[in-house]
Amino acid sequence: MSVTVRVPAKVNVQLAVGAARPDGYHDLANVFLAVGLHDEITVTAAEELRVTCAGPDAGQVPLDRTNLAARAALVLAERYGRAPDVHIHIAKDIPVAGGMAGGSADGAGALLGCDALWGTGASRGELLDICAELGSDVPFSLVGGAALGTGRGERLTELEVGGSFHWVFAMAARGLSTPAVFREFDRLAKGREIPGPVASRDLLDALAKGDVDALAATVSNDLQPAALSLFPELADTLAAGRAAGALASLVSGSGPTIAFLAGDAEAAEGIAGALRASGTCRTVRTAAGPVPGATVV
Ligand SMILES: C[C@](O)(CO)[C@H](O)COP(=O)(O)OP(=O)(O)OC[C@H]1O[C@@H](n2ccc(N)nc2=O)[C@H](O)[C@@H]1O
Ligand SMILES: Nc1ncnc2c1ncn2[C@@H]1O[C@H](COP(=O)(O)OP(=O)(O)OP(=O)(O)O)[C@@H](O)[C@H]1O
Repeated sequence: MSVTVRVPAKVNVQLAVGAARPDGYHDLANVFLAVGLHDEITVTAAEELRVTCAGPDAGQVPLDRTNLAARAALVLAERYGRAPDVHIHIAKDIPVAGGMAGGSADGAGALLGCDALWGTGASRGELLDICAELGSDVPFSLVGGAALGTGRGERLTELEVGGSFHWVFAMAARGLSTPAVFREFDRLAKGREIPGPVASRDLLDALAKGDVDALAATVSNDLQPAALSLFPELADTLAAGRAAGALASLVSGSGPTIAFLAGDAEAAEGIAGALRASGTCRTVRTAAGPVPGATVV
């Protein structure tokens, strides 16, 4: 028997970052939006735990027990006192190390898939606790839609969204390590007072109304200067998207994927075409959001 789970990527429409905490994490006001780029995770009963991956970026995905999908199976099996003997196949469409929570999506998908395959009867709250243990972005991959993440980003408040937003994503030729970007944030912040992170009221209103111009005026990412400092060529991609008529442009999460907000689906295709022609990125994709979180298909 197999279970397949579809899990979306995310873009952070606001990422407000506080000072480094004693545990090394940073408090965040993290406004997540799930967008229509998906990984599909299929779990099948097997002789032993095994991970396979297919897709353009598959070569960069670890297939050992460090894979977040494998870790999800191991944590759930441990909790329910059973063997984690499952074959996890990841059909990967979310860019790897792109700041779009690809690994987190696989963790949430494998967790939901194994839970269904094994019939553990775990509550939604229990699954969310395991997600938070796996990584700060993993609970959102399970929940999807739009949500405000506080704490290190794992404590979620779901948000109402009054419409669909159209995005263009420009993927870079290499990845960025999330811890390295947070470290660069700390280095750039040295000697400065870092205020506590707060979600923007105007941005939450823009989401609730489905007002794309108001959203464009309020998106922000405190990690952007750090990502640009480690990857200066991203400035060319940002400029190319702006020149092509994007309403807003920002680094997605810890980068290096750049997210461009478009007025509608047609405008998104136009911006995507101009970005492809610009030669400033590896691949370009369009996607709309919000979309649902991890779903058994
Ligand atoms: C940049 C974002 O993607 C925005 O959504 C997330 O904050 C990162 O979430 P993630 O990849 O699930 O990150 P985790 O696996 O929890 O943490 C990886 C590393 O990122 C840094 N990290 C992450 C989250 C956070 N609130 N503060 C941090 O400083 C820490 O160095 C941590 O060791
Ligand atoms: N299932 C997985 N898919 C992709 N990468 C994984 C997976 N499990 C572990 N990894 C490791 O995690 C690293 C980060 O990959 P990922 O694609 O999750 O980055 P990301 O999208 O930038 O994450 P985030 O946006 O949550 O910070 C990879 O370089 C890889 O070594």
